[in-house]
Amino acid sequence: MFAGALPLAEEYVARLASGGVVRGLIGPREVSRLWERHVLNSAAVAEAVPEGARVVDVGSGAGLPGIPLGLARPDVALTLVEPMARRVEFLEEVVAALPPEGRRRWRVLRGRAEERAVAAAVGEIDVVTARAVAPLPRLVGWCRGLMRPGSQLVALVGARALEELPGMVAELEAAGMRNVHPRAVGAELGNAATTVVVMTRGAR
Ligand SMILES: C[S@@+](CC[C@H](N)C(=O)[O-])C[C@H]1O[C@@H](n2cnc3c(N)ncnc32)[C@H](O)[C@@H]1O
Repeated sequence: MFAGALPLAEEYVARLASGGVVRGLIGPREVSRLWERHVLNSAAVAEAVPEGARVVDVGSGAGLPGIPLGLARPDVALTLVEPMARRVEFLEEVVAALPPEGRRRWRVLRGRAEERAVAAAVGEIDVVTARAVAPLPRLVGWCRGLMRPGSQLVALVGARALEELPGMVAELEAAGMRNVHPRAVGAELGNAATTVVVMTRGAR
């Protein structure tokens, strides 16, 4: 999955298990399942992201799914958006520790997805990713201003949100989204395989 970036992914896991836990960004009980439940589960999103995409990861927290996605996909540019100062500090440290030659495709922005200043700083993007940030209708309301017609939202959601998806489609469409559908990703990742909800911003 990570090919040549595997050592960087391992370094990231080590950071999550040490500083991430000490700073309260990751629960201590998560340490034994960081790879499968967090890092591989996040990297599975890569399959739903087009070649060369400009991606903004909204509510990145400690960097999920944005960091694993960007490590697995050296062709994409990643902007990590997060409002909480200590999470932003952690994300900046992770990015600063990446090899200098690849660092230009990474950005960390402090702010909320729905803020105009954040949309202006993010610029034109192709894909929004988000994991465990908010229920889909709220997430779409926050992220719409970041998306142009044709931009996609790829959301990692829990089993319950997937069950509730059919009942939410009309609301998501009324909010300007099109082609709302679940997509299974990461079949080759065993237990880390997951389902994302994908949708495209319509013309208005
Ligand atoms: C439950 S955490 C999930 C973090 C990470 N995505 C993960 O899967 O581990 C939700 C994150 O969304 C951030 N958040 C909340 N409201 C937000 C908003 N309006 N815009 C961007 N991020 C937001 C929070 O600060 C928090 O870091």
